[in-house]
Amino acid sequence: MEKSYCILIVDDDEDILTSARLLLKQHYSNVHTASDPREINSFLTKYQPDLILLDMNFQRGVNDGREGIYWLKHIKEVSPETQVILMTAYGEVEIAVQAIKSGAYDFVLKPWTNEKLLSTIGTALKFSRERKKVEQLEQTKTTLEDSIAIKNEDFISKSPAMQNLMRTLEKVAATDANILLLGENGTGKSVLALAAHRMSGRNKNSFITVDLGAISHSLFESELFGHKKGAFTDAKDDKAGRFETANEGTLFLDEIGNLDMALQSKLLTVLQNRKATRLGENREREIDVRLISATNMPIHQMVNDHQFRQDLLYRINTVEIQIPPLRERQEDIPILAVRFLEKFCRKYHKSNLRFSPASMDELYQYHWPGNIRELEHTVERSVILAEGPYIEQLGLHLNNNTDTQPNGLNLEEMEKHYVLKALDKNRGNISKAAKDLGLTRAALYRRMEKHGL
Ligand SMILES: Nc1ncnc2c1ncn2[C@@H]1O[C@H](COP(=O)(O)OP(=O)(O)OP(=O)(O)O)[C@@H](O)[C@H]1O
Repeated sequence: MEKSYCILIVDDDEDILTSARLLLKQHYSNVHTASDPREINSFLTKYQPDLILLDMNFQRGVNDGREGIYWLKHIKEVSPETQVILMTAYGEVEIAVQAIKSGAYDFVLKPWTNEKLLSTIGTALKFSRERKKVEQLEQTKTTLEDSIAIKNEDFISKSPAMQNLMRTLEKVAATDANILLLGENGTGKSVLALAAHRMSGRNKNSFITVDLGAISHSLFESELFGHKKGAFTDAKDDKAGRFETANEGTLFLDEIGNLDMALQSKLLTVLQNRKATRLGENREREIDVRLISATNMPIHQMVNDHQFRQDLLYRINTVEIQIPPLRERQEDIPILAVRFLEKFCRKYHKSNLRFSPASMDELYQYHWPGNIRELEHTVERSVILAEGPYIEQLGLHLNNNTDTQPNGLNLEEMEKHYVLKALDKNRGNISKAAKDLGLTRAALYRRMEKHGL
């Protein structure tokens, strides 16, 4: 029995409804009937039928098929994925042809033979399944292209703190529990989220990222839940939201602490109902995603300050993992530094570069407000500038005293100085540092990039 399909039969003749239902019930467990076509809408919303078997005429004495065509067009408009098979009487060939042009999959003549009806329904459902697969693949492809920004690096760690953390992550990854990753910027939250997905039973399906810190208020719903063509001015095509694209996979909600209260409520509703509605549509779609969220914000403090909803926090933090900053796991510094050295030597065609003992000391003593990302940029810059076989100096602010004023009035240096100072004051929290500096997060990222921070 094909349990997963849902079929609706619409006919005003109770005998036809009964005989079709009895026949189809033997093959499909989810069969519904309606004697009035005006019920179609509520069925579409409630059950999202894969197929509708639709009569052409409902009013007594009328047999021009216009009603059938009207409802067919309506169904295709509201739910394009639903296949429609029309039931026509002998001699209504012209109407049947018109119906196919209007989007019906096929038609069957009344009275039908059971074999003919079953085989027409069977091929329509197969066609619909294949089409859905293709559509989902196409939409996944577009969304995946956005997610590829996360690098595929193996997670390197040696410190006991990270080894413990990885053991926990491995255990949790195997379940469907939602994970909240907490840690300063650049500690590796995105890398860990991807690692958790890879270690999970969902790893054959998509890993989809949403940067909630970068998504505008107006695009939030369309990005997360999708939209129907024409739902707003720029909605040129139907688009699946990230929740849908991540179906049966993992959805990574990065920077969740940046979500304002209104959007937190919208997200919570979807998580509670496990259903999402595309903008411009009125039917809900089931969602089956494993949620991994991350933030560098003090989320529990934010709950106390009424800036983050406690009920949303409970939804996302079934397991909470705190990633220690790099300065608290110094054992990781040399292996990461060497890995980055090898990577950038390859990239910039420099061979046999090594850290001098003095530069190794620098690496240990520095307090790394930008964590691993900063270490990576520091090593890259040093490789570019290195002239001999050794990296002699990394140019880090070793005494960690960002209050030291830059020499002279060089604007670039002053900018770097204040960026560092803001990062230091806010313990690497980009959002807060950006706020202190009067910049957007994106603008601060650009400046950090420019100064190799
Ligand atoms: N253990 C690791 N091994 C190798 N590379 C790592 C490791 N952890 C992080 N990285 C690298 O460090 C950089 C920062 O990592 P990532 O983007 O995951 O940090 P994050 O905590 O998500 O940062 P943000 O909060 O700014 O988004 C990336 O380039 C990533 O590849």
